[in-house]
Amino acid sequence: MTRQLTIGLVAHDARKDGLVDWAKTHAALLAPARIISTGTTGGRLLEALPDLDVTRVKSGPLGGDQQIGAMIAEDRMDALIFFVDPLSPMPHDVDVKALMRLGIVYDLPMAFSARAATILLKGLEAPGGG
Ligand SMILES: O=C(CO)COP(=O)(O)O
Repeated sequence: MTRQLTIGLVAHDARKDGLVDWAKTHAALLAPARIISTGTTGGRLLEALPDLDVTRVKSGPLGGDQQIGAMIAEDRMDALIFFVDPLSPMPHDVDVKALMRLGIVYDLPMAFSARAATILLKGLEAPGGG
């Protein structure tokens, strides 16, 4: 039996509908994973897909990005899928940058948009991918 993967799923407000649509399309591949989401994103995912194993941390602007960053630093995350809004200023921009930075430091597989997320998810599911 393969180990359960832990995948971070996060979206900025303008990209939440996109993430929910993407998650619905890929629900079968996400179903076996443990999903960690920031507060509002996780709520949206659970509303649309109540059977997913979603653990919610705080909302991004209230520390959720940093909580996920800490999980990366502690080697408790296998991948991060983060639907980023590239067109809006964010009050917690430094947290977003810090999260991405830690992902790079720890060479975590990350995707920031839908098509990249699909490739990443399929890669994780492939033999030896996780
Ligand atoms: O702001 C976020 C990521 O930077 C996401 O937080 P929410 O899912 O709580 O909206």
